[in-house]
Amino acid sequence: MDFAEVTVVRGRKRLLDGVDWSVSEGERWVVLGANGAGKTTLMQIAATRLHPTSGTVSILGETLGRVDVFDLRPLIGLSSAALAAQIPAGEKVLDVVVTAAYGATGRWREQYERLDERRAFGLLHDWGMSTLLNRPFGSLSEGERKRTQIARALMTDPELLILDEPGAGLDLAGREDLVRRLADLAADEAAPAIVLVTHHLEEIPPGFTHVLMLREGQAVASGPIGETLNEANLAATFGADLKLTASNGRYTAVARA
Ligand SMILES: Nc1ncnc2c1ncn2[C@@H]1O[C@H](COP(=O)(O)OP(=O)(O)OP(=O)(O)O)[C@@H](O)[C@H]1O
Repeated sequence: MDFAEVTVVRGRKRLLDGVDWSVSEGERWVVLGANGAGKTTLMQIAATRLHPTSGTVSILGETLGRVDVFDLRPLIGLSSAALAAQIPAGEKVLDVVVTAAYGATGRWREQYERLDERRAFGLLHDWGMSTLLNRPFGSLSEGERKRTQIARALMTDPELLILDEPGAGLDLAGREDLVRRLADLAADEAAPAIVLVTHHLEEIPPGFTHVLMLREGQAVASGPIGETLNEANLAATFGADLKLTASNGRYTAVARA
């Protein structure tokens, strides 16, 4: 995936401002930035849900604007709050995942095969949801919802997986469970390229390889996580003096006293 000079303008505001960014096969990216930095806007473009005002975007070898996005979308798994909000509360967990095979939220009209059902079951099992297959999505805890959404995003066996704030609203144990599962996914060579958006360094799973840091629509820094995630770039990204700690592939940042 290649972004060149990507800009999104709404009214007088530049939601994204000349962003250059490349994600290659096998890479696991974290996108960091304060509220309003443009992370979700960037993910909407990567997921072919939004077109930039200017700049060029190529995703999986196809240039946005010159390709039918409906051909691309099955190759891109997306989990986001906006997508979750479209899932009917009464929809059963298994169906939430199975229907991803059709790029549709809601299973009306769609006939699906046993094969799809088996794949959805396997994914839900992998994500710790096998005892909740028949539960309505609306009755799940936040952690269960997030895991269901990730299983759904993986259903089409995508080449790119975009997780927009998968840790939002999780309690401490739930977050740690998710981080562990995402670390396992990151370590899986067969897994797609992954892009994970977060505000919190504690949510970065071990094994993630790169970081993009955004501020006010601009890329402050991007590159391999070991050298790019440093205190100078954190200060520039969040506008705060933060002390960074890295240990065993996990990160924390707190205000310097
Ligand atoms: N249609 C729009 N018109 C004007 N401004 C918009 C529009 N959509 C988003 N914005 C603004 O663009 C900025 C970037 O939004 P975006 O959701 O991409 O940020 P974010 O980094 O994902 O933020 P958060 O961490 O709070 O989710 C925000 O200030 C938002 O209010």
